[in-house]
Amino acid sequence: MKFIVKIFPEVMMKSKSVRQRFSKMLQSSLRNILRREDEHARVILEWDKIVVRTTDDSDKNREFYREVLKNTPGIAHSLEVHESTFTDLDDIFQQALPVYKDLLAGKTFCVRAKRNGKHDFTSIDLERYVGGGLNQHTDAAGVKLRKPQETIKIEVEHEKLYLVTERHEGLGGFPMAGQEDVLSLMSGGFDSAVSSYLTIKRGSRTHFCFFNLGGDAHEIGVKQISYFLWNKYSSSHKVKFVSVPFDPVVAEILEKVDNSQMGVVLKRMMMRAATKVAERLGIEALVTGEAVGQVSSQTIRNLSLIDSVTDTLILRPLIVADKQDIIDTARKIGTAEFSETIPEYCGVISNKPTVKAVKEKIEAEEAKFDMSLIDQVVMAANVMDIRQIAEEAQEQVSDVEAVTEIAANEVILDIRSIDEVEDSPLDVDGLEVQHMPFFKLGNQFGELDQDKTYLLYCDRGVMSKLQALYLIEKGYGNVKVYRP
Ligand SMILES: Nc1ncnc2c1ncn2[C@@H]1O[C@H](COP(=O)(O)OP(=O)(O)OP(=O)(O)O)[C@@H](O)[C@H]1O
Repeated sequence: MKFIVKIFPEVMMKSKSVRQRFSKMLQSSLRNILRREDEHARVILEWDKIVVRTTDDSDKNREFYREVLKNTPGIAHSLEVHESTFTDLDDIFQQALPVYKDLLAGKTFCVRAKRNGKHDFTSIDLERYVGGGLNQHTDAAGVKLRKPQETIKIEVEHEKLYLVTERHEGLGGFPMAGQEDVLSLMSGGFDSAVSSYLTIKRGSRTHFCFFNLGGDAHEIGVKQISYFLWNKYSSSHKVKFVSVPFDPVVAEILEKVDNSQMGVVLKRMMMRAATKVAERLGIEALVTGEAVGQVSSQTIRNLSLIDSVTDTLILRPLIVADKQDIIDTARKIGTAEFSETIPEYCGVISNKPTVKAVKEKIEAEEAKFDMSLIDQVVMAANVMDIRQIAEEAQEQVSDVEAVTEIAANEVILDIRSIDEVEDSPLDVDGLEVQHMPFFKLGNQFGELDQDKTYLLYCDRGVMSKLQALYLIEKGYGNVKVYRP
């Protein structure tokens, strides 16, 4: 199995040394991720592309490679190729026919060939011969050189023949660690998840900082979404997840600060604490999901007052984005379902929040605030390697590993999304498997028969553990995890 990975054009436009450095970063990111699952993965850097190969041709492995190549930053697109040897032009046509027959039915097409090495035909001969043959022997609607519906790509390299079978669009952006590290402030909402995705895509190793306002259930929710983002888009590099116990700060604000000023003051306190966390980790920029005008604390005046408490750069990737566009992106990248399950945990929602905070007034309110609390909560912060999220969940939830261990009153509950279930249904030796996608558990788990114990199932066992923790936290004792 072979994939040709085209590096994002913005990387290719850089000077030779930067281009080489970024290309090597992409090569090593891909190697890191692919080798974790497939020891046969080979990732070879050529000047304008990366060639990825493996000897494990199973469907499962092919799907894994496709997912990695679609979700790793720095890739423009990747081509999946069918690799073989050939004897002459007719042999190439005979091999191409079964590969493209179904694809061409009813469509206009053209053949584009690239050739390298000594052959007794040119690439134009190849295009004509194979194009003519496919036109005659398939149900194609004809050859069309300009704007055809399908372009068949064939490469001949010495004695090797490569038939491109599929093209997968990549994320674009820069390879991971191509830019400096950032600390993303994660509330679990739509905005902070999308802004974190954008900094990941741009090549910044994105660490997560969470201010806990809503107890353990809030923390589990934010851990799930952070872990999901890291695992899907940046798992080539280790990052930190920092959880700061922010309830003492909220309590102090509620007690000392005028109601209308609380929103802006809370955000200023978050920026002060985040600055200290970033300093501790040697990170030079913060990231938030703020967008002009979205809520009262996000007017230009208020954002500017929030900015002024720190010298650390605050990146706001969504600053002029519309809410609907943000939600659409969240859906596309897979974070929307998580964000929907996380309630707004804000302990300081004002009745009449100010949209035009006045510096002097804010400072007068903050003068009543015990600033040593910021140092205290930062000191008390829990800084963990994001991979520990999976390990920690493992320790707190009991596993059921084999069908033989399943008791009579236990039911397997498949919590994968509908698409995943349709692609690979879970079939367990005659046992009943119920399905409830993870994003419905929060609201609908209580509607299930509570005399039964539910064994949550997902592909890798991480989400099922975190969801089990979440349900246990909500007071359900009848939850375990099924890991066949
Ligand atoms: N509890 C929190 N922990 C960490 N960061 C937070 C927290 N609450 C808010 N933030 C940061 O502040 C930004 C603005 O939050 P706010 O709640 O005002 O707006 P929002 O539009 O609801 O954002 P989001 O959709 O990300 O929750 C968030 O995008 C996030 O970066």
